[in-house]
Amino acid sequence: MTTQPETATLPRTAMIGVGSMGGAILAGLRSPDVRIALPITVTTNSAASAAEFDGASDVVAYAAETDPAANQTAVRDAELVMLAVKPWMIAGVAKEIAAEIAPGTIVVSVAAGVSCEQIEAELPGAQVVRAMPNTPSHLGRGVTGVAGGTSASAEAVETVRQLFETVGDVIVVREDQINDVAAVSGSGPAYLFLYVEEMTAAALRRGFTPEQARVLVNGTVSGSAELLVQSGEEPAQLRRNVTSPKGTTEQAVLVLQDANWGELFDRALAANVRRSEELQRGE
Ligand SMILES: NC(=O)C1=CN([C@@H]2O[C@H](COP(=O)(O)OP(=O)(O)OC[C@H]3O[C@@H](n4cnc5c(N)ncnc54)[C@H](OP(=O)(O)O)[C@@H]3O)[C@@H](O)[C@H]2O)C=CC1
Ligand SMILES: O=C(O)[C@@H]1CCC=N1
Repeated sequence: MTTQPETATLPRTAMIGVGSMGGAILAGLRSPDVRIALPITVTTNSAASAAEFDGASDVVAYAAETDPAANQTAVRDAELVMLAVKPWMIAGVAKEIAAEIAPGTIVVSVAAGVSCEQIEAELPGAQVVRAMPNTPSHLGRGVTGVAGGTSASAEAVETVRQLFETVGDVIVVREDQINDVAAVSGSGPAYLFLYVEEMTAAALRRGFTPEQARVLVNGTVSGSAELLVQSGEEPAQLRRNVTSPKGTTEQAVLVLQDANWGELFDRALAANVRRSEELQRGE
């Protein structure tokens, strides 16, 4: 996590939706190290989800299912509004809050496949920015791509960059790159978890108990990720360090490389981007 400079107090923020992704960002924003105007107002659909914030001094939660004005109430007087509901709900929520959005308010959407232009059409006067984060944001270890729409000033993009820096690394990109950010890092944790699932299943088939397989596989993934970060070495070098000539790893790596991972990853990322494009067309 990046420590913010003394001057960077984040503006009064409202979050519409605090599920897997919004909840991860909120967890980061609630860290004691983060300087943000309080309270953070949030909305959920269910009263049960909102009740998880009962007693919190830094977050006020409203539930849309029991309070039809929840979203309007939450965004009132907010300088930054984050939309973190499902893509097909973004336009409806934007329409719902439009009357409460003062000119110049920064509206940041984390939704896949919803363009700034589509949101700007519902919220004239707002400064619309897209962000594509990922769930390790929960631990302050996220990666986020940020892109401003034509309505957003450089200062607005900078504010959003600072907000996401509180939960990990940020790159500022063009909006036409956001689908690719989603394909690489937004969805990226799922690919890694799929690897963990498959490797665990393979370890079980080789006779380990579930607990043994968990220790072996989870420890290997987390230890290797930390080694990648801390050593500063290229991944190819770290792989070579494990792969003794004429040794055992070499044989497994040959089998894996035979499956043509380059082509497989190209196809997977292309499918991801295609789905973002379908979402943008409302499909
Ligand atoms: N999950 C991920 O890894 C990533 C997701 N995204 C994007 O984030 C967005 C949210 O996805 P995700 O977090 O996975 O979805 P979730 O289903 O986990 O969360 C959705 C949230 O929206 C709330 N909600 C539903 N309806 C309303 C409403 N009418 N008013 C206010 N809040 C409502 C839900 O409340 P309740 O809990 O009561 O149902 C919940 O808090 C999507 O647009 C997705 O594209 C982007 C990058 C990564
Ligand atoms: O699967 C999805 O649509 C979202 C966007 C990126 C990660 N999760």
